[in-house]
Amino acid sequence: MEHSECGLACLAMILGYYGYNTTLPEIRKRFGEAPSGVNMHQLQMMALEYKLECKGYKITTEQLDRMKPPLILFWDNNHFVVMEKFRKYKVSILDPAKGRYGISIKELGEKFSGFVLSLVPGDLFTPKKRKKEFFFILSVLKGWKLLFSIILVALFLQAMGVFIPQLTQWFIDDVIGGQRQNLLFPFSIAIVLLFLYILGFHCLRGWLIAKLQSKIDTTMMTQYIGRLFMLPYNFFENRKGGELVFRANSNILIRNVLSNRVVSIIIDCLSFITFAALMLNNMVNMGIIVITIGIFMLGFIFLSSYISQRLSRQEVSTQTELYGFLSENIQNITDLKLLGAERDAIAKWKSIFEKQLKATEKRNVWTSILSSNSVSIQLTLPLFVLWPGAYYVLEGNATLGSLMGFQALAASFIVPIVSLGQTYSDIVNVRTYIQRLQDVIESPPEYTGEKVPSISFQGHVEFCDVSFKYNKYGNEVLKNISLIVRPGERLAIVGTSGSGKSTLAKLLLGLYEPTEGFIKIDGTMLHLWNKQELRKRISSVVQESRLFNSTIADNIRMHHNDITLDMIVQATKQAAIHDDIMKLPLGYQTMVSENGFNFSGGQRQRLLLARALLYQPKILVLDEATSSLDSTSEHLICDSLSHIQCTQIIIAHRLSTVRHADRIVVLDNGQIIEEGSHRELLYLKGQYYNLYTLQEEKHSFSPIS
Ligand SMILES: Nc1ncnc2c1ncn2[C@@H]1O[C@H](COP(=O)(O)OP(=O)(O)OP(=O)(O)O)[C@@H](O)[C@H]1O
Repeated sequence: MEHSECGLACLAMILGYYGYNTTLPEIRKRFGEAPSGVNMHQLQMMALEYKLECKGYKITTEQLDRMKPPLILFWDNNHFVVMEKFRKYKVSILDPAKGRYGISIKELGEKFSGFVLSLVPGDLFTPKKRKKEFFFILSVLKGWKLLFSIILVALFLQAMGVFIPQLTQWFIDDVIGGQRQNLLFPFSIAIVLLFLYILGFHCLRGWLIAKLQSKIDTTMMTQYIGRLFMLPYNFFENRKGGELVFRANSNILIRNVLSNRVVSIIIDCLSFITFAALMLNNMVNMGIIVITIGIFMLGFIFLSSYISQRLSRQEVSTQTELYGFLSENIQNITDLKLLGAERDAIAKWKSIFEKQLKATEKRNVWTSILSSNSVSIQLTLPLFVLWPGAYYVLEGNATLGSLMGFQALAASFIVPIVSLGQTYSDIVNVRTYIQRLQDVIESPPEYTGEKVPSISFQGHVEFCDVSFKYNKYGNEVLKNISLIVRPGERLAIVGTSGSGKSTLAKLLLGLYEPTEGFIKIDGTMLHLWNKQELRKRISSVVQESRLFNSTIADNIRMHHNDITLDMIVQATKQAAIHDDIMKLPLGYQTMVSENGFNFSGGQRQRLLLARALLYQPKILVLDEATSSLDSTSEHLICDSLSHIQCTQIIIAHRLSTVRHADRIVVLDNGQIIEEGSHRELLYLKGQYYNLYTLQEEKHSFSPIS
């Protein structure tokens, strides 16, 4: 769950409460991503689509107890939570960021921001069952043969658990009781053989589990990474990179639990039944007592899992927050330093870290209470059995050997119960991690059509009455854009900040789909093209383009190993960066640091431009790609671009970059308001003229060339 998605998460919780189980990916798919969050009105509109009846109120904290929960509350003026219960002194809150917790009425008064949304099922509301984590577990546990072998080996080991009590009984009653000293030596040999048997099977089990873990890892990570990179662009806009890496790392925890625990569930259930039957067979009444204690223990563990899950969710949520904070701040270290905010960042990190430590400590204390409880019962139960058992022996209803045998059986019977409890609590803990992987794995991949550009690909672009909103209930960022760019034409797009230029470019690049209207490339609807193949013919440098921590050559070839150095050099010459590279001691093998921090802003832009020119594209989209260049470099690049035969769409604030374009389009508030050549637009004396004269005053260059 992202910071901006608390409203959607609350909606999902309310829907779940009324039996309509859904996930955030499903809600996002239906309504679009909401990077800036949603407001109450938008939440209301969404809820209506699920046939919930909604009413919004502005009320005081005291009035809240007259309303029927669950309710969505506006929280701290920046967040949404669900109020689950309102009791006399305590209120139960479901917070998408922190999980479930209770607060006092006074705290509620401090946090509640006065607006509440009541959502109840309408007549047409229909519940929906949810695909559980269980299916995910099944999908990653693909090594059935391996799993079966592990279970078999575990059964062989378990057999010893049955055999040892029988051996103990026989030894006490027949060897010691029968004074048969001659059996002592064969008995010691049997113990050595038993030791080798257990050792051998344990090693085999360890080896098989390691193999199963690798298999689970491969399946899970292939699913996760395979889907992650195929997700649409807007998925990443809404998430922190560090958080996605943290999710990927949780595979270690998940595979450990799955590989060890899933196998032990089967063994433990079998052991539970076997030992229960053996105990009842040996001493019925005593057996009933021990089985009842065992069932109570299990019940306690299952009931307490509710607390375990809440604590685990809180821990994961704080861990994720910490990861996200760290990775974001390291990435933005320049701004942090320039703003002198290092100490504040450390203080913020410390407060999140302390929150995480507290959450981890709480979960650890709870886990240790549970395990102490199990261990104490496990240790004292055999002694407890001696007490009623002594009556049986003293009254002559049982032999000492059978009591000792029963005691060993009781001790063995408790082991699978403790293990089942541990398995349950591990699976409950790991569910939180699984849900975060599912968020990625279940998100629909970026849609791509079939059509592959042929050699005759021209680069003809057509926007047909295109409108676009970032989310269903947001404002239109582009309105009824109709525009044709002919093959080989150089079209410039200018306009004030926020007028929609970058959005227009991203629509053309297929990063977003138009909300209305359509885009055609070479006469074919954009969505019918195979996106990966099409992007080999459309190159771009957008504002988000970055360099990687790799050599210059690798940064330009970007994982395409078939690209030769000659091809790279040709592109760098066109981008006017070849000479700069040749001045470096390691030339094309020079390492570029993350985000290209060891190069100047202008050099970075030229390297990115070289990357875009490498494939000799048929369409080139440049969004502020030359904004950091000095006028000499800019002139060189403009000259170079004018010799490249392809459709060019150039977005720039600096009008000197675009004045030689074949046509200039002026965008304002998402609409095309002016269109023509530089000269035509100046004579028009409209917005372009205003922008141009403003820049002219700044740089004092002549308005008409
Ligand atoms: N990912 C996004 N989610 C929601 N709204 C967005 C998103 N990206 C941009 N917007 C909004 O869309 C509008 C147009 O933004 P866009 O980046 O296309 O403008 P622009 O003309 O390229 O601006 P600039 O010249 O400053 O780069 C702005 O109001 C902006 O706030």
